[in-house]
Amino acid sequence: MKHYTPIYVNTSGKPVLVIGGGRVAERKVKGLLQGEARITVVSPQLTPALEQLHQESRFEWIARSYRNGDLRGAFLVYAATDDSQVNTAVVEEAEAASILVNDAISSGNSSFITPSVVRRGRLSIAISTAGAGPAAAAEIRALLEQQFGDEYETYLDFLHQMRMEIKSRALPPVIRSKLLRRLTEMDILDQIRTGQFQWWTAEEIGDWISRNQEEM
Ligand SMILES: C[C@@]1(CC(=O)O)c2cc3[nH]c(cc4nc(cc5[nH]c(cc(n2)[C@H]1CCC(=O)O)[C@@](C)(CC(=O)O)[C@@H]5CCC(=O)O)C(CC(=O)O)=C4CCC(=O)O)c(CCC(=O)O)c3CC(=O)O
Ligand SMILES: NC(=O)C1=CN([C@@H]2O[C@H](COP(=O)(O)OP(=O)(O)OC[C@H]3O[C@@H](n4cnc5c(N)ncnc54)[C@H](O)[C@@H]3O)[C@@H](O)[C@H]2O)C=CC1
Repeated sequence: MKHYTPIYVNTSGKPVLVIGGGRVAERKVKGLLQGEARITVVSPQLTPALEQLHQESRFEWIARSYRNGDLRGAFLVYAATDDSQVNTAVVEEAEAASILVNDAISSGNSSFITPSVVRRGRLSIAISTAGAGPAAAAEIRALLEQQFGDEYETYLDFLHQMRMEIKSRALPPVIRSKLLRRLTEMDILDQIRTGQFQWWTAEEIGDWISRNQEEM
């Protein structure tokens, strides 16, 4: 059985190339836009949704078929045409240049695969079946979306704010990690769910840190 190594790649501002402009390319582009990638699509045609996004200047479009050399300077590449020979040529060029590449037709050819993703602000849960059942990955995503609702967006923003505050203070590492752990033991999620949550003021955050520090 093949095992993949999951990683979250920082694509912000990075040049990412998508070859093909169909339904599959559209899904990859939408995911990449969330990752703030600098996207170029090479394809003679685009789906209506991609055309719309292109009109909004969300990506650059090279309106022709793929040519050898198109990958120059790319950080990541997606081969998403409906022609397996073209995708294979893209994979070969990518591998020669040591660029990570995704082949939408053949997972065996790809150096990485695209997971299904639940997004709640700073929280993202990625699901992969190692290519065995992409539709099952989507089904599991739908289940997780029910379990992890919008409250997680606020919750993660709160944790982020507290983490920044705690890290900005010159605390001994042991105390710092205990404080960070204690944060997740609080009933913040329930407060958000029941509409009782209120953002803490700088003073309240300071008080909480001092109080908990004393107890340690
Ligand atoms: C290996 C991988 C490579 C990659 O694309 O990265 C791959 C490959 C292939 N997909 C195929 C088919 C379908 N894929 C989907 C949907 C998704 N496919 C995605 C990922 C992946 N698909 C990677 C593995 C992910 C994993 O590990 O599980 C998702 C999760 C993410 C995304 O694409 O953004 C997204 C769901 C997003 C969501 O809704 O959450 C649907 C359903 C639909 O379209 O509605 C179908 C039709 C039903 C079916 O066939 O199952 C085929 C056969 C093509 C053919 O027979 O012609 C291949 C080729 C092959 O089997 O190798
Ligand atoms: N990985 C995945 O998630 C999935 C993969 N697939 C596979 O992916 C393939 C593509 O699926 P769709 O996007 O639905 O097909 P599609 O027919 O909607 O789109 C194909 C796109 O590729 C472009 N194209 C064709 N030749 C090209 C070339 N030489 N250079 C650049 N662009 C070129 C076309 O202009 C079109 O925009 C399917 O044939 C299927 O085997 C299908 C479903 C899901």
